[in-house]
Amino acid sequence: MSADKKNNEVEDKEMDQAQTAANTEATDTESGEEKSVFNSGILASLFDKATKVGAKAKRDQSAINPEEIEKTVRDNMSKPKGSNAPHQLRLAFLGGGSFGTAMSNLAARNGCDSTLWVRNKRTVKSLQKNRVNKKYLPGYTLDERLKFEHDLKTAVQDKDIIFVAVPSSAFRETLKNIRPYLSGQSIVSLTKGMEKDTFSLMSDIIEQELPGVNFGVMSGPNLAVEIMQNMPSASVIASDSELLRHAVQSALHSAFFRIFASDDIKGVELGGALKNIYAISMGMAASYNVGENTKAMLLTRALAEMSRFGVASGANPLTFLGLSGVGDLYATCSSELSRNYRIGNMLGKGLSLEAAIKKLGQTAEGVNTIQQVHEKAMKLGIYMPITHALHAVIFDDQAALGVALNLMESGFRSDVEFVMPHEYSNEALNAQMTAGMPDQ
Ligand SMILES: NC(=O)C1=CN([C@@H]2O[C@H](COP(=O)(O)OP(=O)(O)OC[C@H]3O[C@@H](n4cnc5c(N)ncnc54)[C@H](OP(=O)(O)O)[C@@H]3O)[C@@H](O)[C@H]2O)C=CC1
Ligand SMILES: O=C(CO)COP(=O)(O)O
Repeated sequence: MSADKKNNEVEDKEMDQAQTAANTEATDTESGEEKSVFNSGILASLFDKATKVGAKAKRDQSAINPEEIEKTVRDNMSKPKGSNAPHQLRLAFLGGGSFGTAMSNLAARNGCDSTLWVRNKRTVKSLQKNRVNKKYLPGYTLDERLKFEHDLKTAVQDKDIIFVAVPSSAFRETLKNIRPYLSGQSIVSLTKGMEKDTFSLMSDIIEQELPGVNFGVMSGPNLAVEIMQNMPSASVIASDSELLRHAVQSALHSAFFRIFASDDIKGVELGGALKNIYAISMGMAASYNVGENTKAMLLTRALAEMSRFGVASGANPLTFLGLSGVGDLYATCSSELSRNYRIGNMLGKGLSLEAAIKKLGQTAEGVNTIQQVHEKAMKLGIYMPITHALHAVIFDDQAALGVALNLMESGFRSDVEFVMPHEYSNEALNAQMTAGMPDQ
């Protein structure tokens, strides 16, 4: 027997076994033997089956039907879960924008007791009536189990975890407002930014406003619209509390969403905040129709800046190789779904910053983050040429092309400075850079 034929037979046998296993598990659930989505492996089997069918489909093109598989998975998720389901977890999501809505919907679909708090009473009424967030996620029907609330006390009291998904400019105020109603709830920040003028990250604000409260931050490549479209995605929960990390994983983990864990809170948070700067620069670069080499250079040098800044802030540079670093940088730097990318693109096409922000009509954290990081990097002597260049274009009215060409002339550098350190200190380079002098 030829090696190819033998391989095909083994493959076919494995497929049949996988199919039988999947069928058996599906039957178990249908017959009322309750199993949670996490423990039963039904979804895993379905995906496994899909993959195996996909392999076979190379020989039988008609075998795979992605829509059918997605429907089966979705139907499974909508079934009431058994006693192992995370529906015991009571969750509040603060902020009715696209991300708070997408995450609260995911949790509701997962069987959690999920409540979305929205500040505008009329919006809450509209959400209750239409089950669509018309302003931020038009066209997506929200799960019937998701609750909407306008009263902050009702939203947060008696909950296990409060997820905060308001813009960074409203984060401190929101924590102050919930403080009277806290009695043991954990807090998880979904916000990706820095507070204007104080340079506080959201974890800093939580520690300042709610000392002693158990908390975490969640960040990753999570374009809200793609999550609503059931596109497989992943994120990172970072916390010192193993219990909280696990609770967030159980609450949000699903067939389409995986949550990985980290204990590097600053690193995960900085990944989410800093990548917004480079999404703006990539959007701008795209408006000049730059090539793939240029995009790749921009992305990797952005990563170098991010990890340099991270180390100076007490983060582990390796964290930037994970989902909240490279992952989110890639997603936001390559998609028009990113609001920061869109702002950069509009600026590159000649719109003023005010006009671009107005046209966007949603949160683009990167605009404030550029200012914060530019200032902080200058003060601390952290070499961040892309950030300084972008600041010069957006806030000092310098011509983008000239600034970009200057960047190309900024001397001989080593690639990964954690592998081969630079000859010159970053502090010295930064001083030269900000004084407008070439560093060679
Ligand atoms: N969208 C995404 O794909 C992702 C976003 N994030 C992060 O999540 C955070 C929120 O972003 P996102 O949901 O996209 O923002 P949006 O721009 O979609 O919505 C902002 C929401 O916050 C509300 N809001 C604004 N100010 C306040 C306030 N003072 N008190 C209470 N609510 C307020 C707005 O209410 P109103 O409509 O009444 O103004 C609106 O509901 C940002 O930091 C963002 O970086 C993180 C991951 C993905
Ligand atoms: O953080 C995001 C995706 O991970 C969303 O990016 P924008 O805020 O640029 O839309």
